[in-house]
Amino acid sequence: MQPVLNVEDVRKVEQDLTLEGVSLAELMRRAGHAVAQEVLDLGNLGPVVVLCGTGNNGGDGWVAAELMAKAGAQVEVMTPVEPESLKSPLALMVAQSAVNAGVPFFVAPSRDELDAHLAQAAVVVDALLGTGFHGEPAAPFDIWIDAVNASGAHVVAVDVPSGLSAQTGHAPGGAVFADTTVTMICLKPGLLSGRGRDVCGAIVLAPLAEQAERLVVEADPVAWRCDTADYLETLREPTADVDKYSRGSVLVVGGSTRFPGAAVMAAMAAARSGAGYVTLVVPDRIATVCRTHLLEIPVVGLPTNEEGMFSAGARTEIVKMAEQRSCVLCGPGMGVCADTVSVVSSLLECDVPLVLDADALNALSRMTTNRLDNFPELIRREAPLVLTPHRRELGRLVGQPGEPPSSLTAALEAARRIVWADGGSDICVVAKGESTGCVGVEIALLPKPGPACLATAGSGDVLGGIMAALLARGVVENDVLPLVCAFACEVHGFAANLAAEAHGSRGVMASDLIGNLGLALDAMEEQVSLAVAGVSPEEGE
Ligand SMILES: NC(=O)C1=CN([C@@H]2O[C@H](COP(=O)(O)OP(=O)(O)OC[C@H]3O[C@@H](n4cnc5c(N)ncnc54)[C@H](O)[C@@H]3O)[C@@H](O)[C@H]2O)[C@@H](O)CC1
Ligand SMILES: Nc1ncnc2c1ncn2[C@@H]1O[C@H](COP(=O)(O)OP(=O)(O)O)[C@@H](O)[C@H]1O
Ligand SMILES: [K+]
Repeated sequence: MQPVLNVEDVRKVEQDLTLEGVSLAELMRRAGHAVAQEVLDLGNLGPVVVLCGTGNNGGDGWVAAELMAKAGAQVEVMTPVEPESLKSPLALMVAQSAVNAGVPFFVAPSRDELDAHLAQAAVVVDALLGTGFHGEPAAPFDIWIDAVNASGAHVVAVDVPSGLSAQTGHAPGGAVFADTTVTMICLKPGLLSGRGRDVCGAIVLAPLAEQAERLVVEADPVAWRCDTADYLETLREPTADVDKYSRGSVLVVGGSTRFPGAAVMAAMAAARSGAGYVTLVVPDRIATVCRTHLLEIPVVGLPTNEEGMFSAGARTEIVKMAEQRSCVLCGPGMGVCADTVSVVSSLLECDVPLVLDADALNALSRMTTNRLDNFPELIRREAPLVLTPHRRELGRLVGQPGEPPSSLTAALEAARRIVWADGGSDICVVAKGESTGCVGVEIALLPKPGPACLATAGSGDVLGGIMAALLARGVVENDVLPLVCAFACEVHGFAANLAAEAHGSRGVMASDLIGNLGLALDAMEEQVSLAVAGVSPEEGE
């Protein structure tokens, strides 16, 4: 697992490092060295153009330029201001050192001049804006960013691609598209979320100091990015000594006359994810249509109200069935009305692992007038509880109905409000989005995000089914619950990649994921075993 720190905490680590005897100047030297090494490792270089901004990110660039020049590379620096007028004392010092060492530089080039230099470049080092960047890139950096992206050169970004917020992952004015980002000290959330997923390229971590790892952990990471090997704990010993019930029985509660398909897909996804016995319970008015789609899965129809959702009469029977299952998933396509709200509140009182998705979450919002974090007793229970809100659902749960969390870290914070209000229970909030955080009481995990084709109606229903099947396999302790949820997200993403191979990167529909879930599970398990054994997936082929 790799710790991810908020940018303000990275600054704190930087200060802590100075207290432990590693000066800022030394950190900058090492940062520049890491970047230079990355470029030199590309081998057989043509000209390298280093674009330096006016802050310490630019300072890293000047250091790298001097080191590369000393190693024999043909290097030149582009700077918006004369090196001697840099305001950051550190950047000033390293820029002067590079100039004294004879590194050629060009001040305030026009777009045409810049384009001409970049056209000759084999590699561009982007040291314009780092963690000190906020807002939109102002002139001339907006123009320089365009020029880099138009150049076709191989781009190595220093710490963060310029224009991208290392904190939020937003890049409202455009950002450099890097092939590689050499990031200092630790991962930052903006690199892993929002536009960061598109523009960072391969992320190379430069810890800069041997104390960094300890200090980063002490600085209380906002989340941890999962490595494949971490999922070892979620794997089950393969055994033939099973029956359909011991493989896990799942009850899916959902559907309405408006949305029968969501519940059908969730049930199929649970079955394809290894649950031995799945039952679907829906309002009786849609039971027949559900049965025509489900050969293996029994469909139980319960009384329907005038709105085409479960009526009050369904509640007792649902609870009776729930108590006999190893996991219950409630919400897909269910609709929200007084009757379905009462179904959700009764299921919360059942002593069975429970996944609440979609309209079950909207029911929770309704029960708590959008402030679930003020009603922790509602979700305090013995058995595990997983909530799988997308950002809008999450906003509705924590008092921001019209204003969903706008970044990964905002989503993690919202999820934490729920989890921490609850306190000690087995709870995990899976805050879904283009990057997803699985937030438990002790830890927030970031599974590797799936492809963008997951952004399609119904893909959340499929994820709900996977979650339920994995929880149904048996006891999941509090401390591994977020890991199991993260594993479910990666299986979901893996299945989406397989579906994209068959249907194209834009053609995937949620139902296409389902048939790939079994293969995705097998492949993920194999990758975990290989990673634990220290074999890369390519070597394993
Ligand atoms: N975190 C660390 O431990 C280390 C950080 N270092 C480097 O220092 C960087 C941070 O340095 P700084 O805090 O000086 O910040 P930056 O160099 O990232 O940016 C600050 C400069 O950019 C300008 N700026 C900010 N927003 C702008 C916008 N929208 N348009 C145009 N200009 C804008 C500011 O006026 C200032 O001149 C890191 O990204 C990293 O590259 C390394 O030198 C060494 C270690
Ligand atoms: N751009 C994206 N890249 C990767 N995964 C995404 C992206 N957008 C959404 N997802 C994932 O797709 C799923 C969508 O779930 P959800 O919004 O609940 O869909 P629905 O309600 O239509 O079923 C989530 O698992 C989410 O993390
Ligand atoms: K940069």
